[in-house]
Amino acid sequence: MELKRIGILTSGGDAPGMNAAIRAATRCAIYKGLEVIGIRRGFEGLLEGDVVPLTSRSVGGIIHRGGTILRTARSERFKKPEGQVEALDRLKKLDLQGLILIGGEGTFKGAWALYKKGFPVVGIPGTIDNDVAGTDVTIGFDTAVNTALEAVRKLRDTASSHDRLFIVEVMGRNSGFLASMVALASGAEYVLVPEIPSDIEKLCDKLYNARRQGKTHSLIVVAEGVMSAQDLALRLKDTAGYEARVTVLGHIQRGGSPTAFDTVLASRMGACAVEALVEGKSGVMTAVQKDEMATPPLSVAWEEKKPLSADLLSLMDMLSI
Ligand SMILES: Nc1ncnc2c1ncn2[C@@H]1O[C@H](COP(=O)(O)OP(=O)(O)OP(=O)(O)O)[C@@H](O)[C@H]1O
Ligand SMILES: O=P(O)(O)OC[C@H]1O[C@](O)(CO)[C@@H](O)[C@@H]1O
Ligand SMILES: [Mg+2]
Repeated sequence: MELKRIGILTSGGDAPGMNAAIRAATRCAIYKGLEVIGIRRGFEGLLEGDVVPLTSRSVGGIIHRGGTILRTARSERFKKPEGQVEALDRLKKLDLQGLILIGGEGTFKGAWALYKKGFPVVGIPGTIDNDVAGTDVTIGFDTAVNTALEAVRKLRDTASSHDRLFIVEVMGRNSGFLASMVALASGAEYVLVPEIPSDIEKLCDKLYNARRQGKTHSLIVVAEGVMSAQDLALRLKDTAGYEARVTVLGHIQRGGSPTAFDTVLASRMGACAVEALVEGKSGVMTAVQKDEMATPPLSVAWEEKKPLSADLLSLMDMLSI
């Protein structure tokens, strides 16, 4: 089937830099003589045929904007085999010969289902969680780290003025990339991540030793998937009588303009996705591996587990004495 018209959609949680990726993919496709259709609200919009033509001009003025102009959704309907057959039918009715999907590992599982049915797909990893194996980094992660860091630095100001203990809850249901990077960058005393069993006794010992060594304030970063900051505060109170102030950063971490890093990453990945489709590749994702672009199979995203950097965690531990 000759490649003439491609679709682009964004799915799962939004991530800063998705718009820059939409822009890059659209313009690269047009440069290569292809027509581009935007599909709104991820797989939900695909099922409904909710589409908009994308042109060089319509993707102007979005390179710096957070969120996604195509909007996004989590679709239960698409997870069912009947939904996937319906989606395939819709892609054919729309006269598309290729689809670029920007999202996390859930979105990639959905893309894989279409690929298995013979439809050409390429995934672009866009999620603040950075939990996609196969790529060193995902679009939106760097911006989310910087957004959370800015907030934690403000908390540090007031924590130090009042000699207080603060607990900051960051996003990450199943992954601690955001939590560990924010903890290292903010100089936190302790980080709790879903990948490592939590040891509240050890945490209390560390806080106790820090006080004995003259520290007057402390910061703990906890990923939401471990426990809520409020529950952690109760555990610390019960275990060692510590009083902590609690902050939940929440969805603020998903918003805002992409950093330069994310904007460049998204531009590279958008163009790479179109090139992959033009070269006849399918069932692959765009990736950065040691700063080189690569196109590993989508299935790497769930068949392999991306490890947290043990070096970064031990560095944080060493520097927080
Ligand atoms: N196993 C699956 N099979 C088919 N489709 C799936 C599967 N898992 C997820 N999807 C589809 O992908 C959508 C997005 O997945 P999910 O909500 O896990 O977000 P994500 O892409 O991982 O992004 P993020 O984690 O950043 O929010 C789901 O709502 C669903 O429609
Ligand atoms: O906005 P929702 O659908 O509640 O999803 C929240 C989840 O999405 C993420 O922000 C990833 O997009 C996770 O870190 C978080 O657990
Ligand atoms: Mg995900």
